[in-house]
Amino acid sequence: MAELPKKAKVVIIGGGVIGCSIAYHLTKIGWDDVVLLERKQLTSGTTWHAAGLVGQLRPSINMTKLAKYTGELYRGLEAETGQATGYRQCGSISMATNAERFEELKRSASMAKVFDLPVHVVTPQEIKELAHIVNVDDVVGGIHIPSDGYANAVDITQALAKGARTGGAKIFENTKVTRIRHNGDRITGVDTDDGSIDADYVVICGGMWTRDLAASVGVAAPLHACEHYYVLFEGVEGIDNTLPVLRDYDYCGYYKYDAGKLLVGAFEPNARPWGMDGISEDFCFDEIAGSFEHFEPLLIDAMRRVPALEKAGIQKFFCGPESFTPDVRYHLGESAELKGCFVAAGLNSIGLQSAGGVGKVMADWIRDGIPPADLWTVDIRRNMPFQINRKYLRERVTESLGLLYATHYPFKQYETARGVRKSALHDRLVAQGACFGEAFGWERANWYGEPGSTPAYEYSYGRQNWFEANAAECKAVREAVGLFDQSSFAKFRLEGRDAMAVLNRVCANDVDVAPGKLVYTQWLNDKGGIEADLTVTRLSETAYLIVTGAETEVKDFNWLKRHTPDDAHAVLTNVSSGMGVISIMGPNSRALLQSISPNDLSHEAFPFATSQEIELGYAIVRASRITYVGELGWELYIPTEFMAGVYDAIVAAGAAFGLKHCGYHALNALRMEKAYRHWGHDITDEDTPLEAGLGFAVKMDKAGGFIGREALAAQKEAGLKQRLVQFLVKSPEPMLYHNEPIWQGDRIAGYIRSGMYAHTLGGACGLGYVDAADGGVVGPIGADDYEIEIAGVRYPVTASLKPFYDPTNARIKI
Ligand SMILES: NCCCC(=O)O
Repeated sequence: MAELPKKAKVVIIGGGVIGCSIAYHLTKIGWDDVVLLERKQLTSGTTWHAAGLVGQLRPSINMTKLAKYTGELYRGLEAETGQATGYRQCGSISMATNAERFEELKRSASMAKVFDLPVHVVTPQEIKELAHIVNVDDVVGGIHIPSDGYANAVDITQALAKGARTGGAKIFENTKVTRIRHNGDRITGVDTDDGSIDADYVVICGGMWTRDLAASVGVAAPLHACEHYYVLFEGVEGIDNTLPVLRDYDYCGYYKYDAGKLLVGAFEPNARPWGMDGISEDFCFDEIAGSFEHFEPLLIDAMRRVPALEKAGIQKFFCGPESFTPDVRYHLGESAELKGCFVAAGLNSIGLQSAGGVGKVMADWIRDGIPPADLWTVDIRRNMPFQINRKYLRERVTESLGLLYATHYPFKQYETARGVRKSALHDRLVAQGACFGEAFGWERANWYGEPGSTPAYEYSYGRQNWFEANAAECKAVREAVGLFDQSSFAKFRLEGRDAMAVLNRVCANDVDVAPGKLVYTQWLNDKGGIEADLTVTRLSETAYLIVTGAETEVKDFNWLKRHTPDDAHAVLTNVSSGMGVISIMGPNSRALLQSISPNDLSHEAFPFATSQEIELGYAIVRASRITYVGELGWELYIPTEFMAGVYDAIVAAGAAFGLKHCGYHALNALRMEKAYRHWGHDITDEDTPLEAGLGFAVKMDKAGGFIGREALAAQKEAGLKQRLVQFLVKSPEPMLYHNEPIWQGDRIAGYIRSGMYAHTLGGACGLGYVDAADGGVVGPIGADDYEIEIAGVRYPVTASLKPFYDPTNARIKI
């Protein structure tokens, strides 16, 4: 056996399909100094028992793009490597047995057009023709994807490993990593039971072992194994290898032809977590006992869907562990905490169908230091440190597994592991009738029912039960005043004599402003892509308060930390937990706050985009005159222990001014009317501020420049190839959520990044980028140039580069 090298550029931990695909793709970009370490044998953890489905349509655009590339790769892999893969393009059918599910399938078929994946909406009769073993009595429709298929996961992994070896990578089996080494915040290599390897990059692809491996070096990679079941039936009449893969989402089941047999698997609600006390050291190609009683109801449903199973024999009842994550999205990329430490894990049972794309983007990410495209939905940096808590994980994954096949209703909330992070106002908001959603562990009021009630969501793709409550909240903010609890904001302080210089290099806007000024800015990468969207308040000559979204707390904190030179006199502190935030927004906000504060809140004494400490109730709070809803208003930053007292003072005074409690759904609707961008949707690391219409927040000529400046200068020179446009659907009925294609004549010009019903405008509103028909510079945008496709139907829209609501900002500056 070859000797373990002492040094490698990249060490990959884990020899499943993900690890082998990363090794393969690294060699494809010319990196051959790659070592892959597998504790036992290739595929022996999870990959070996993958059911083998190679589907391409996922709920999000980026996960679909990765799966689509995977399908393309597998089609040619056998020819390229000479290793059989068992790949067969048999197509797939997904069925709906109710109108809501059918709407979801039709919406995905529309989304698939954005990246040229042919998906056909089919009738029950057409399903029967394509798969005559299926009972379609209760089926209302479905989708057919002719380019889907299946493969043998072990063979695919061996083919990728062979391709990687051919490209120069070295693969060592029976070599266990005993320690990941680092020097402060930089990875340095690994220790194994066979010696040590120094490395510039370590990639953890350890499947269900990943949580513990990552945690050993302070990296949060939350995932937990669950039991996953399938049954192999033999003697099933009427099947052959032309049978498409079948997905019966409403009954949690999938069906795949498997060498003369039929494999039937399921993703049930109330899954059973596995490995609660750790995973045996000897685990290798192991099955687990599982519970036939647990799976039996799903089998009964399967026999109804495919009646031929009633006469077939069970050849194998299988149960094996697979890793699931809290949000059923996998973890990719470089950790925020440790430079050079990459993760690709938590594949939620779609590892085989994602592995090609995962390997490709990971290789590019390792080479370039930034993701090759917006991958935020699966970025490892979205995870919060608390999420590796085992009690949290065990409870949440009982739900995650079933969510794979559950209807992905808009605004759908998790039901497990709730109440993790609560604002100081939580109980008071409960009394006001708040309906909470969960975001990054935070319980946040999304909408309010009647005070004293306990409202709950009733989901659908149409107007949900909170539609009217949301309309009333939006109206209050536009006409009187609304109270939002925004305590989940992430808040950092940067202090020291170099704080200004450090921050001004990172911010595209100029933060060398007088103390008391607040600056809206983006942080950019070298390509000019937007890494963060936030406000920066100068508190004093040497101190700044930085406020960003809850979702990006870990990412943004570490972005600034990494861009603070070691010798800079600037200390960065995360003060999120120490401060709550109450936002008071609307034309009556000044009068309300003035009635309980001795400070002068007039426009002259307290202009827009300034911040002061004021007295409010018994407290001193930091009031910042800024808005995300497009009205006069203040965000109040309040030490946590003063939150309840300040809130009580505001609410006691509020009735006289028409104060209404408002939730995050109202915040979203209001910001959408005003076309305020949301990071992660409307602006991402692949969109620049110029494309996003945020050029006003970029100071190209400030002293010292800023990260991304050169890329923006080049883009300005060349002209914009895409522009962010606001759309209003002309009919008041349809609902926009996200991912809907934007048509210009007979071509797709872009897709909706975020959408919401805009009550003030009387229709659904969305934001999306459009490009030019010839791929060149985008010209003028005509109001009637576009249509938006929703579930297969095209709707006329009005397009605008300026916000539909208050385009002159008159309401903010009153
Ligand atoms: N491992 C099962 C994959 C399920 C699906 O593709 O629908």
